[in-house]
Parts: sequence; C-alpha cells; structure tokens
Amino acid sequence: MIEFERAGKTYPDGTVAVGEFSLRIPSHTTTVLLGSSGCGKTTLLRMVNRMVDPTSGRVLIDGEDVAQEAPVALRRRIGYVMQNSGLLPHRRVIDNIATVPRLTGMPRGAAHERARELMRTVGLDSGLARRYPGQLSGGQQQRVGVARALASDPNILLMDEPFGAVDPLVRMELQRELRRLQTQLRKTILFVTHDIDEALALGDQIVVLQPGGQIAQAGTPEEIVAAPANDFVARFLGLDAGRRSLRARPQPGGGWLVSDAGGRPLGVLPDDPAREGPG
Ligand SMILES: Nc1ncnc2c1ncn2[C@@H]1O[C@H](COP(=O)(O)OP(=O)(O)OP(=O)(O)O)[C@@H](O)[C@H]1O
Repeated sequence: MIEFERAGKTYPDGTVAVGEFSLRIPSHTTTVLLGSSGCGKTTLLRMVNRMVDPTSGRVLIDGEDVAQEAPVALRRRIGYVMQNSGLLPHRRVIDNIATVPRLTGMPRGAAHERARELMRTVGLDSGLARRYPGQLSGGQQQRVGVARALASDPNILLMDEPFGAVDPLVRMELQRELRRLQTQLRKTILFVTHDIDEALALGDQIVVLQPGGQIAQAGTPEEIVAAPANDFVARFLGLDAGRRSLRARPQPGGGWLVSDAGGRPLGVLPDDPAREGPG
C-alpha cells in the first residue's frame, strides 16, 4: 500500500503545488489522479519515487517512509511511464527496455530475453526490437515505455499521462491493453490524467483534484458518477456529459445521421434512434 500522510510541496519559488494531501492507495489496484492542468498531479506522483521530496508530511510504501530509501534504489524498483515515453533516442527498442535490468547487473543475453518477453506482453511485434524510438509510431513508443517500466518487475507503476500524446483511437486501444495487462499483473498503479473518460475506463479508485492538490472527491467510478460530491466534481463530469450527448437528424435518402453535441458526424442509423424500440 502507498500512503500519503498530509504530504505537501511548496517549490523554492513559493509555489504551493500541493497544500496537504492524504490518501491511501491499496495494493494491486489502479488509482487515477484526475484533474486539470497545474492542480499538482505530477508533483504527487513524483513524491512516490522521490523525484520530488515533500516539504511537509510524508509518503509511505508498505509502512516505510520513502525518505529513508536512496532515490536511485527506489526508482529502480518503481516503474515510471511518462507522456512522451522518455525513451533514449540513440538506443534500440530492445536496449531501452533492458535498461534497468542491465543497470542492476543482469547479463546482456538474459536482459534481452526478458525485454523480448515484455514486448510480447505489451503487444509489440518482435520485429521492432532493433529499431530506434524515432522509427516507431507514438502508440508503439508508449508500449515500449510501458515495457521498460515493467522490466524490473516492480510492484508499483507510476503513469503520468502516458497516453496523452497519441490519437483518440490508439489511446482507447492502449487503455484496453492496460486493463488487460492489469488483470494479469495486478500491480499497484498510480495513473495521472486530465481525461475523465480515461479515468472512468481505468480507475478502481478515482481521486478528483482541485488546485493545490486538494481532493474534491475520491471513490469508485460508479460512486463519482452517481453522486458527485460537490459542484466542482459535477462540473468536471458535466462538461463531458455535454460533449457526449448525441443528436440525430433524418437524411433525405433515408436513415438518421447521428452527430455529437459539437455537430461532428459519428455515423448513420437505419431507424430513428429516439423512437421507442420493441420491449
Ligand atoms: N519546479 C517547480 N518550481 C515551481 N513551481 C512548480 C515546479 N513544478 C511544478 N510547479 C508548479 O506546481 C503546480 C503543480 O504542478 P504539477 O506539474 O504537479 O501539476 P499537474 O496537475 O501535473 O499539471 P499538468 O497536468 O499541466 O502536468 C503548478 O502550478 C506548477 O506550475
């Protein structure tokens, strides 16, 4: 379990990124930190692997204060995936994935074998092993990022907007893959996003954040959708509900054109979707 105990971070220039944050993150589940830009999500995530040290309070992993552990050792045992994948551009895919096992002394052959196995795990064709990151699509790069984060078989996976830079279809596919992986691996995942759909798709627990790392609401996706704790959460959900609502217009040649609230066409249905169906 990861525990934030009144953890806060004020940067040296006086910016209060996180006021006081307390949360329990149960093991083997996915917790999503959801909030708009600047509300302190990345700062909170990085407190776990000591890329950021809190200026007040503390963060515990299985009861141990992370401040007691050397940052390098801690980072090697915690997987970290970032938005732009963070791959080393001059190293091949296979070597990128094998980075941490090699650093911790695994022989090259064994590390490469493990890397190939991880490529399969995350759905990457083995033919890509010898490419450089720049020769991959954005979605493939993110898969490499996930494989690399899994290479040391960490219990904890920190994911900072990992699918933010890919197109919506690939993004949904990556979310599906992560759900599949998680049913297999049961890691403790802390996932940062500002996308409500992504949060609902992935979180066992969702923590909606306001500026300063203030918790507006924490709960399961069902709890949050069914009973938003306050106006802030309702607005956060509501904005999206508006975007999701659909309209249908009859077409001259028959059928109904369905479009989203912004007027973008989504497809054509043979019957009026608003008509009551049988039963
Ligand atoms: N090194 C720093 N020095 C000063 N202020 C910082 C520093 N890093 C972050 N901040 C500020 O702390 C606040 C929280 O930043 P953080 O990156 O944690 O937010 P975020 O929710 O992850 O935002 P985004 O979604 O845009 O990445 C912001 O106001 C940011 O400008």
